[in-house]
Amino acid sequence: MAESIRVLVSEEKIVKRIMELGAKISEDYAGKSVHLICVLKGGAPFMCELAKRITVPVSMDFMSVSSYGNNTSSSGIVKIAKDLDEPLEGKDVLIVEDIIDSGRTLYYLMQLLEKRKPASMKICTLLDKPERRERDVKVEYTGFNIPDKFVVGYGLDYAQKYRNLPYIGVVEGVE
Ligand SMILES: O=P(O)(O)OC[C@H]1O[C@H](OP(=O)(O)OP(=O)(O)O)[C@H](O)[C@@H]1O
Ligand code: HPA
Ligand SMILES: [Mg+2]
Repeated sequence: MAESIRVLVSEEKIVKRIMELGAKISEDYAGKSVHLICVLKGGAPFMCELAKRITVPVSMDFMSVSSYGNNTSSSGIVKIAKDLDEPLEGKDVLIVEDIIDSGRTLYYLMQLLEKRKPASMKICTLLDKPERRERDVKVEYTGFNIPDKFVVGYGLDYAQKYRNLPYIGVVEGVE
């Protein structure tokens, strides 16, 4: 069967939800600034859109960790390909992810970044697949809970493809 994409979350719903998340984050961080950490590559489109909806002062940094490679399930090995440029000490850090699946990536990242002594550290994810969780991670802000299906779009890839789709879709016709 040929590979095809079925829409799971439309662009309209995503944009509306990101506006809500931005408003909630702005309220929760009132009087402070927030240091957004983008987990590359998947977190980039979501973080760009989210940052525009936050009204408190924002700074940004980028980190690249990889556990999936070109596979549809995690290898369990989390590799840092690019570390942050800035120290985290004393900052109110918000880690921005496209998806939490097994939880391994964020579990590992939280352990690593906590050692850098941020004033606070929370997680914001566009998507969560709670059924798949292997590691317990506390998520403060979630866009959508989704079923256990391999999804693409809005930063998420299948073998590096489809990150540019403006919606979330399920890949059909792949094993
Ligand atoms: O909860 P987990 O099971 O760890 O899965 C979630 C992580 O996997 C994906 O990244 P990936 O390692 O594929 O890198 P990418 O963002 O560059 O695609 C996704 O962007 C998350 O970072
Ligand atoms: O469903 C997914 N799609 C793309 N990348 C992913 N990384 C973890 N889960 C997924
Ligand atoms: Mg990926």
